[in-house]
Amino acid sequence: MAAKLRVVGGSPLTGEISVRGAKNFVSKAMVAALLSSDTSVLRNVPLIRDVDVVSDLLRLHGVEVDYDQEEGRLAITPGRISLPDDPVEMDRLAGSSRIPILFAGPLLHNLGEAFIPDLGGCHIGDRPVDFHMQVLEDFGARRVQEKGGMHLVAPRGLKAKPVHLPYPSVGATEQTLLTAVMAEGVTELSNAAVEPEIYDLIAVLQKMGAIISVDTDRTIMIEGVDSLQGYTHTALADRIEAGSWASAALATHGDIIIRGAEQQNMMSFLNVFRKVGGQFEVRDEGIRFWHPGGALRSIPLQTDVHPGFMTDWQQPLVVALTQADGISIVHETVYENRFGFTKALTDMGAHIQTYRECLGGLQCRFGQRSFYHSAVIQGPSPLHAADVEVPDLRGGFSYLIAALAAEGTSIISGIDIIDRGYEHFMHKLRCLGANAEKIA
Ligand SMILES: CC(=O)N[C@H]1[C@@H](OP(=O)(O)OP(=O)(O)OC[C@H]2O[C@@H](n3ccc(=O)[nH]c3=O)[C@H](O)[C@@H]2O)O[C@H](CO)[C@@H](O)[C@@H]1O
Ligand SMILES: C=C(OP(=O)(O)O)C(=O)O
Repeated sequence: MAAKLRVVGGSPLTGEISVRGAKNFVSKAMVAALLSSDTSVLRNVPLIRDVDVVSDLLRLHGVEVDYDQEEGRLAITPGRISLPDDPVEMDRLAGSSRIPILFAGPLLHNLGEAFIPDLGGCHIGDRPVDFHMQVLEDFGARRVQEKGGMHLVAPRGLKAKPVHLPYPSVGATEQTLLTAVMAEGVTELSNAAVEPEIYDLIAVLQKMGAIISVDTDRTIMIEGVDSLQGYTHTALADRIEAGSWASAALATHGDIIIRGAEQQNMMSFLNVFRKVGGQFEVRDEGIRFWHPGGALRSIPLQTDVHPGFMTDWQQPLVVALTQADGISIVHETVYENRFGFTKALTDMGAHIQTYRECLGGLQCRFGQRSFYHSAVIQGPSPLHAADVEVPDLRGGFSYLIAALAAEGTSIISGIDIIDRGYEHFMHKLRCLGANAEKIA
């Protein structure tokens, strides 16, 4: 039976916790290891479900994966890779994350074919993979849809082609990088995503022997090479996890030191945190976030690709905005359907109304369509306890924050989803003095 959490709210979160490597980088670096037959070593790897899923997927391809949880050290030895011959296990992994699509390039280079199981990830929009497929097909791959996934073949190898992304998609940028590094010729990728996790992936690929340069105008040049070697790398910190705990500090009137949090990759979050009235102090070992007392301020906010305010911070921060004085407007421009979680917050006493229109000035891709992608939040609203069901990863963490900020006892069901991106969150809750326990 799926685990539930009983949370007695109303007390500030105070204390110290640590964050390790970023979910949205570690899994990609694991895939990059497939590009060489040498052993690659990744450090600062968190114990989260997405790492388990990608490890299992690698093992199914004959790769040796050795994880020391305590140390956070992951050793990946591809040796001789092969297509999986365990359909039951492949079926189990289908629908568990979005990473399998990134296996395409490395497998096509290695084996001339790949089987990509159906993708999972959070249900926060349609999340098509048309940009990925365009790149793969332009480079010479052909696909056949099969039960449980798609089969790709590239009998004549992969050849570089110019790529222009219609939108700076993180996944499609990574797809292009992982495919172009060993393709024949030079790839010019324009309108690329430039998230810090992508820079870290480029750093890994460069250590492996790739030749990649990034211009300031979202253009990335990738010169294909014949072979790559293993890497040793320490993952950048999880800025989404850090921002989530920081939002929890704000919503609960708390004071949290997050060891490992990195200022450089959180600039836009820190600016917003300060505008809302939260305080932070950047230290050598991490960042301290706290609610200084008094009223929080409402703000207009728009999510965007990097260097904008990232969409994955939106859900946790919205809970803090329910406690701010006045009307906040949040315009979600990355995913068309990322406000479903606000319904439960409304049930807990928050005043949130969602709109189809692009509120806050800028027009986005979703403006002329029927997606409720703008939210108006009127605060401050005292939150009361409720029984809620986790809708997705960040939505789940938001419910946790709301329950911690609310008076009374809340029950949160479906908390297993939270393990996908938050390492040891139960332990961290205890470190911060939360009254929360898992129940059957
Ligand atoms: C595992 C991982 O790293 N997940 C992150 C990654 O997701 P992911 O890589 O899936 O997100 P993308 O940047 O690709 O998606 C951004 C937008 O582009 C659209 N799109 C994308 C690809 C495509 O082929 N066609 C298309 O239309 C999506 O539907 C979405 O509206 O970046 C997102 C944006 O920072 C984050 O929220 C996710 O946490
Ligand atoms: C949307 C997210 O992840 P994924 O792409 O893995 O669903 C997230 O981390 O918030």
